Amino acid sequence: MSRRRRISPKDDAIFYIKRERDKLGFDVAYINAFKGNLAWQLTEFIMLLNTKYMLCFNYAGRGIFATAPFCKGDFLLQYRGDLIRNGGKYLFLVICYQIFNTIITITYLVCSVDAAKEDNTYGRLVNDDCNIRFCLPCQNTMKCLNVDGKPHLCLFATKDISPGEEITYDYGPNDWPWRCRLKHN
Ligand SMILES: C[S@@+](CC[C@H](N)C(=O)[O-])C[C@H]1O[C@@H](n2cnc3c(N)ncnc32)[C@H](O)[C@@H]1O
Repeated sequence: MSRRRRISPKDDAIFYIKRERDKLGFDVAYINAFKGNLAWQLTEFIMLLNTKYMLCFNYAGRGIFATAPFCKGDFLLQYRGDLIRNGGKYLFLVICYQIFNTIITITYLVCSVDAAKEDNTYGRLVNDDCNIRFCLPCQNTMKCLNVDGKPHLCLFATKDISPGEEITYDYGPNDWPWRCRLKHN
């Protein structure tokens, strides 16, 4: 039986957080230009100017795919990056749930994880789940784990995943430009 079967998904996540590496069972692949072409970035740029975000021209239409089976509840990947307080792209606002333990946790309460750097980690390349547009259940869920007083964003499976499936999660309720395009097609 594999190691991930013997320990809880949370402990599995902590194992990889502490070793600062991705677990096996994933691969990156180019999908299509829609998931990151220049024209699309320009559309985003106009939108993001309004929201005072910075633009990064480093999208390449990639996505993350399972190369092994995963079970509902399994820890999948960490959205790794720098903890910052100002806006940026490839950025995930941390809502830290475990706020009651330590002062250190509270100082991290309102911050973001900035994954702008191309660092060969997979969590930062996971695309938005468009299923919500079609009222289908979302594939995975991002949770904040507090490890050694710091927040860590970890993706957990909300259903069984087969090899070959794209790993996605719901980016949140914003009207992301690619969702508008799907809605109007
Ligand atoms: C965190 S990156 C995901 C990885 C990105 N696809 C890449 O190749 O670098 C987020 C960006 O990917 C694109 N993206 C994410 N989900 C998408 C989707 N469902 N449809 C189209 N583009 C998507 C958008 O350009 C978004 O700003």
